[in-house]
Amino acid sequence: MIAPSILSADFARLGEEITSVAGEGDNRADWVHVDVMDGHFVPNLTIGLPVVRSLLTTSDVPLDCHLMIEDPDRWAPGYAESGAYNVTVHAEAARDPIMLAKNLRAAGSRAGLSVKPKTPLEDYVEILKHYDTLLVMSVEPGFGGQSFIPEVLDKVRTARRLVDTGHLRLLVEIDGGINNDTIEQAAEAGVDCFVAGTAVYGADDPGKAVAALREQAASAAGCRHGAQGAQDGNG
Ligand SMILES: O=C(CO)[C@H](O)[C@H](O)COP(=O)(O)O
Ligand SMILES: [Fe+2]
Repeated sequence: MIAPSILSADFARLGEEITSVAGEGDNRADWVHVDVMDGHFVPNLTIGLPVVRSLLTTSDVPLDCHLMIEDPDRWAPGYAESGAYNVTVHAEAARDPIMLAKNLRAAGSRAGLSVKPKTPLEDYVEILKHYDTLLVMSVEPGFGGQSFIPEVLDKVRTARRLVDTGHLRLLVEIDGGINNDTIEQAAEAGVDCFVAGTAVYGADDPGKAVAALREQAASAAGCRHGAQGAQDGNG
């Protein structure tokens, strides 16, 4: 799955920018990723709930809201109530992540938990049993256009193993520095959903960029399955 991040889009034309990846066929995004930043949890400020509510009316592509905010326990359920498909909060910011996941699901969205590059996954494995998505940050949250941090792929591999062995039931999502040079290693590590800002909205044709990234990820993931099959004696 490909989730273009509108952080790299033209903020004066957000509706059109979403529509450009909301067509039919291969050029259609699976989700559109919306980065909400409060200037406190991260040193940058973007948009909040009123803008997200408007964006929800611009297309039928599900919105994936990534909340880089303090006190998500208080603010995140409002995004779910408004119709966001997936609402992700930061593990480092949530006070009661299990209750928060329950509140998000009760309000009608999927619940996502994100970890910054230096946050270990081990501390959150039990909590992740209450979540639908794990968002592994592959840059320090706050800005688009940064370089991919390959070390976070160990967390992707661990999460993939936990899902494949039935210990967790969630989608593994990655965010930061995903482009045609980095998507294959992320796919091989076991990512299900790839957020890409600069690589999609920096391209001449965002829809074509979505299709190209998806194809690259699918063929790299195919190689991973092939290698796994051979290891299991099925290949
Ligand atoms: O959460 C984010 C930054 O905090 C963005 O989603 C992310 O950086 C996407 O942009 P790019 O693909 O350009 O790295
Ligand atoms: Fe993000």
